[in-house]
Amino acid sequence: MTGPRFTPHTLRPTPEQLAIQSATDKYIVVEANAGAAKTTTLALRMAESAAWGVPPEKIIALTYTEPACDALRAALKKLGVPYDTTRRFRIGTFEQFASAVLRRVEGDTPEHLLTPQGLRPHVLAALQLVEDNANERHPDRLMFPAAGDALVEEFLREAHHLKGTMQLDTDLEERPLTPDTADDLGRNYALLKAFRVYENQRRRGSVDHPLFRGPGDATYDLAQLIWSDNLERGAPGWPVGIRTLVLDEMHDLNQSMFVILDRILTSNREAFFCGAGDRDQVIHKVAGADARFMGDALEDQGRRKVRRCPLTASYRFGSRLAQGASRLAGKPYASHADGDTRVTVTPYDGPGQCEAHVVSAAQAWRSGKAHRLSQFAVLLRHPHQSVAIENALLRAGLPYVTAGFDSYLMRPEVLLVRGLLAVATRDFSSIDDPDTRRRIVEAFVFFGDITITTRESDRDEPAALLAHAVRAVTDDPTILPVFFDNQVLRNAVPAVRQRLEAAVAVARDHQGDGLLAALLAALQPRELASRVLVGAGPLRAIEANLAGLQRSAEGHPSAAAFFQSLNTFERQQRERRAADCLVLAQVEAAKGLEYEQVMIPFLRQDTFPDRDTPDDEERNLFYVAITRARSQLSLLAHARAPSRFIADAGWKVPTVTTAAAPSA
Ligand SMILES: Nc1ncnc2c1ncn2[C@@H]1O[C@H](COP(=O)(O)OP(=O)(O)OP(=O)(O)O)[C@@H](O)[C@H]1O
Repeated sequence: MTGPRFTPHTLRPTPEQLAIQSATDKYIVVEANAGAAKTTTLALRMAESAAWGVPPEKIIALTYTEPACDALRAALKKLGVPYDTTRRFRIGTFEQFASAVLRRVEGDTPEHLLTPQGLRPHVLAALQLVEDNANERHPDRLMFPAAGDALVEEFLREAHHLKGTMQLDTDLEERPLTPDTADDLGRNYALLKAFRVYENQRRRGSVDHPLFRGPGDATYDLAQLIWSDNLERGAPGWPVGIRTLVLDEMHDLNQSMFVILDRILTSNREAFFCGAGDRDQVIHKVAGADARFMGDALEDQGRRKVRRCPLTASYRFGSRLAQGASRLAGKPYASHADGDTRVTVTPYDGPGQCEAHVVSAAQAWRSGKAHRLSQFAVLLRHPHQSVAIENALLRAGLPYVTAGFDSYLMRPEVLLVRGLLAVATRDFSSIDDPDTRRRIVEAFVFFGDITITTRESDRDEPAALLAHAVRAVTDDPTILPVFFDNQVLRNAVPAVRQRLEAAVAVARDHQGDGLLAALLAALQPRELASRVLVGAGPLRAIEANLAGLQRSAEGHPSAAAFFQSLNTFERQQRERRAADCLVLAQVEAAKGLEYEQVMIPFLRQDTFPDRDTPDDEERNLFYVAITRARSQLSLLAHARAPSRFIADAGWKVPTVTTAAAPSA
């Protein structure tokens, strides 16, 4: 390629961008700050390649997450690349790429188990097999680091990391697994044993056609096939004749992804590669993300000559925000944005204040000339924080969409409570969306930990019986009470049955205030959930969601009134979704995206940074969050215990508790 052929409609590429757009080097890595036009420049490179006549199908773009794919499509649109061309580019995550290849290689698709709950029985079986192994050579070293659900959670975390790093495939390739080798890897011997057994069960002893796949497993399985030399050259589904390969969010590459990337490059010698990343945006270390894949790993001991191209300044936000990001990340940060970005820090000190700030800021934003609500994003560290915000938005009539999590009205524990209210008021029909009714029935089955039975149940698979029962109640909501009595209560163990019955009795008989507190006291959702959920994090989230629901129940005179108001909220939320909506997102889901105004509420020292996550990852997450803003960044900080990241960015929390104060 020489000299650019593609000219964008809406922006003028800088010399740095033009250099990357039309570079003739085979391998290019762009390492730049957030908002410094990495995605835009990769889009330019794709457009340039297409302008030279490369068929779009021969241009691949890979990313780590789906939001990053969306960001790339948005950048292509912004540059004026025709939709028909963008549609034909092969844009996807590594997991999507790997799934597509494996589907062709294997000829079918194994079951996908995407939640820890779904994986739990397989983990428990593997742990049991390790414990029961009479031939274990080192029984004295078989010590698991936890017990019960905490162990399942620990196992899944370890497995996620082992698959991302491929440590057992690379470091232990030639060595047996012993306590000494486990020590060398800095890992728990018993967990490594369990991982081997679990994988063996999952794979059914072969390299392909596994029993099931969990999150990230397609990437791992394809990487293993390649690593063990079991993927034939020219295998069906493998991309050939690729001319351009771009890679966004390169900082999130792990070993599995790198093995796949490496194979694409070695099997497509004609391909020009351009990757872009920012070391301060690594937020997936738990999956083995390692910025070294942007560096020497790609260079492959000098075999690949990699040109490193700079993009030095942010175009997204102005100098105030750039200064804060610079202090936070400890690196220089210039801005070339047209306007400056306002940064405000507003203190809050009590319940209800954050959500009130969000509502008044969103209303003010909406009333501004030419302001679209979809350009206003509220970014959350934890999904449970959405309960209070959603209630406030719904009351204020402000439409919103969620990203990275479901609306709280649709979370399983809230659906369980809604189902109990429906049983108590004998009014399931007021939930007019069949999909919600289906999810409520599934929540009964899930939290009740029951298996559906029928008189002829021997003949049918449990999954088929469940699907049939769910469909029956969804289609005819009047039969919910019968289903509840004959299936849920009858098949639940006594302790669960008693709690469910007691909760329905409270919902039926309670008068006046305190309905939900009394219902939850009878239901004991923590005990109920700990039978079926994995890990302390999800249990804490359930409690927080239900505490939020409890607050929203206040002031309703009866269970029926509260039930109706939840149904109305859901209806309103659905109807308004077609309109221009505010975005309520988890930070991870906003990565790679940008909004005119970004508001980050609940900035408390024990909440963001989260106590249970390594500090550097929390810092990177905060960096990702603040760098999504274009014209306005609004931070809502706890007045007495603000997140220390605010001070780290050089911003002050005003001592006044009511008014917003500009800072920086
Ligand atoms: N030459 C340019 N002139 C003006 N604006 C530009 C230019 N190049 C990019 N931009 C704009 O700068 C903003 C940030 O660009 P982009 O999203 O590509 O950054 P990024 O580095 O990928 O961000 P992140 O690190 O968050 O993924 C976008 O609004 C983009 O349209």
